[in-house]
Amino acid sequence: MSQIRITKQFSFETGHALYGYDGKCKNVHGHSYRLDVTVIGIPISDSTHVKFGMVIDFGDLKKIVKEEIVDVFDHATVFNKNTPHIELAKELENRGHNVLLVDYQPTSEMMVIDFAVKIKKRLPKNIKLHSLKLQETATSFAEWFASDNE
Ligand SMILES: Nc1nc2c(c(=O)[nH]1)N=C([C@H](O)[C@H](O)COP(=O)(O)OP(=O)(O)OP(=O)(O)O)CN2
Ligand SMILES: [Zn+2]
Repeated sequence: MSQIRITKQFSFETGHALYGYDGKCKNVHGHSYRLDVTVIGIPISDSTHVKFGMVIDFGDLKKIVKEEIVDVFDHATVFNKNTPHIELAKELENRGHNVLLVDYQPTSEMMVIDFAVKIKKRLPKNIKLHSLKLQETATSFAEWFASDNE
């Protein structure tokens, strides 16, 4: 049976600021992120199986990505906790804002690495994460490929 890639698309609104960056993105601002999650596997060949013909039910993939990424990042503001932005983050948190502290600079590159780790942990053994594409603006995106990271 053939190996097949399937992709599910997600979107979420997230704020961030790049501490120490030499451009306008050092300011707190936000993006309508779009995330494409591609997994690879062999479609289930057992005709009595409820998921017959599927690599993974799109609904099951959606649940994993929603719980790990979308529900966590949507309408949150992400700060690198290893920078002085921690003070701003604490102030916002104390005022009831949804703040997410990460241990990396929240660029699209670093976010997509974080997402790959989180999604891989949740996938069934027979399904491999093939790639992720994180679109930050209409013209800017970062991609993670399993084949680049083996
Ligand atoms: N390699 C990276 N460069 C930049 C990142 C990033 O995550 N990785 N992020 C930013 C800013 O957060 C923001 O995304 C601005 O990006 P940019 O594409 O420069 O946005 P513009 O609106 O200026 O893009 P145009 O479509 O060209 O107007 C900065 N760099
Ligand atoms: Zn940005």
